[in-house]
Amino acid sequence: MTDDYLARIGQLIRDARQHRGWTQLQLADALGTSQSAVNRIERGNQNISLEMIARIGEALDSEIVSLGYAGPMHLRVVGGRRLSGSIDVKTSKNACVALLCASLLNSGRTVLRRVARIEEVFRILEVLNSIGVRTRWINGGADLEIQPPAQLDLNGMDADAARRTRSIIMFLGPLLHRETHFKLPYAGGCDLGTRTIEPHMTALRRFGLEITATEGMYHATVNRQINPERPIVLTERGDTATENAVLAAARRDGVTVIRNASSNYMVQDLCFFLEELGVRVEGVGTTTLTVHGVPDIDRDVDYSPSEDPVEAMSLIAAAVITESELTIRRVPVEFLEVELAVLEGMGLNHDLSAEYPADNGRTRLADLTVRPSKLEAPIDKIHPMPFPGLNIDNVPFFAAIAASAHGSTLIHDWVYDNRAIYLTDLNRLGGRLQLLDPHRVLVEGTTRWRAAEMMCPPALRPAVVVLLAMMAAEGTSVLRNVYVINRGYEDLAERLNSVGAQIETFRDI
Ligand SMILES: CC(=O)N[C@H]1[C@@H](OP(=O)(O)OP(=O)(O)OC[C@H]2O[C@@H](n3ccc(=O)[nH]c3=O)[C@H](O)[C@@H]2O)O[C@H](CO)[C@@H](O)[C@@H]1O
Ligand SMILES: C=C(OP(=O)(O)O)C(=O)O
Repeated sequence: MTDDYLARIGQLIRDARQHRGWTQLQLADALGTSQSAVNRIERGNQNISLEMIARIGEALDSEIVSLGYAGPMHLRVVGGRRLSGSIDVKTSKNACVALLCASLLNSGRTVLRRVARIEEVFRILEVLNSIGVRTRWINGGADLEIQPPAQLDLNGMDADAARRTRSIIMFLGPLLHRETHFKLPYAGGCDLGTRTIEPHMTALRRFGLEITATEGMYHATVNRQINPERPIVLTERGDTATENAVLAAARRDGVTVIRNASSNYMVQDLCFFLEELGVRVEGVGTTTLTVHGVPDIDRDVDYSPSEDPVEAMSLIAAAVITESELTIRRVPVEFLEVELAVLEGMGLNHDLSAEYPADNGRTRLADLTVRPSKLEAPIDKIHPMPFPGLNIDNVPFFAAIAASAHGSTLIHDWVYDNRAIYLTDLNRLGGRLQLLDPHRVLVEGTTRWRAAEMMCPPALRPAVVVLLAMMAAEGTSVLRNVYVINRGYEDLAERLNSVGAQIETFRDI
């Protein structure tokens, strides 16, 4: 950009900001940057990316600088490059969204440290803001401060934002303590086939919640006379279903036992957070949780969610597929033990550092160095199980890793109706994946990836897997409409570029 162009954009931003009646500091807070950076941008003294222009446009709700939002975001990938150096794992999408919902339990001020700046979080923040919860990014945009109002404005809910996430169903647990009648839009999220809310209702009915679903809305009523006097037995060991049960139990005046509970990472982070709120939870990490609820919670708390095992797995896959030596720092190893054991069995050359605690003081982290390896297909099929099995969201990465290994690997994604089907998109890039039925894929390795231009599959992990294959393919590939990736990964392209990838974001203007 020429200086003149920068000055003109800076002037447009200043006009839009003043039109909104904001100070430079307010805009800086909304962007998670400093006032001096906003000042430089407005004076045309700072190079500014299309992404930043788009974010400013969104923050100021201004047509003038909303140029970058004229269309969906795409990625242009120059592949065949080796990665090197080290990259940090960010905090997890799934813990962050659960904690945002959990902040509704607290009348006090909640601060969540190093929250992932991802679309899924942004959607939940939009929903929270629309019902009157004050949120702001603090400490240069690193941390998030949340302060619920005395009375929520549930009728003001931003239904469009709510429908774009699935996590909105975790409002049910906290809301049933605040309201006796309320509405929530149907949960959205990735297109992975049928995902009902019945496993949630198995738990929540026991707290007197009833739901009828009409015209895209769940209509909820709460009978406060009903309480789970006997243990709740979940029919599925679902992550968000467990979280909803725990959220509902947190403000019940009494002890709630939840059996067949998920012990997965996001549930653990939620329980650790609740302990900060004064809610004692016994059995964290096991399948029986005993929650000692507290009817009123009014505390100023500060909590650091842990690192994302699925992002860590994505980065491991990135190194394997591009045959690179890469150090992945802050890997939550306790949630990747089966994955690492399988990879070791396939012949992955890697090193693990000594373990150290995450900022929540509880989760075990380590740094993992992955080196180019001659991988062999595993003898047995790859299939997920609730924790401590192989993580359900990590299965797609094994499809891409299997494509780099000698021999054939059977991947059995029994969990989701649609997800295995999207993995066959890898065939457009030179993969040899045969769909045996909607849940099973036979992957033939090794693979000579080739560049292609394609649409993003409408599911987060398969979409990232396609991106990784593009990074391994010689030549230039284009991946169109990557909202689904941004839903779960913060600045993935930029961060991969920092370790040697060449990925450019662009939009149709
Ligand atoms: C915000 C969040 O935390 N999302 C995660 C959470 O979604 P979430 O908890 O919403 O997952 P669902 O409740 O949709 O469960 C996922 C699928 O697994 C099936 N199922 C699950 C457990 C079980 O014991 N038996 C069973 O059959 C469900 O029927 C469903 O088809 O868990 C999923 C499965 O780990 C992950 O993919 C999501 O990233
Ligand atoms: C399926 C996933 O997430 P969600 O529950 O948000 O759709 C995922 O993280 O892969």
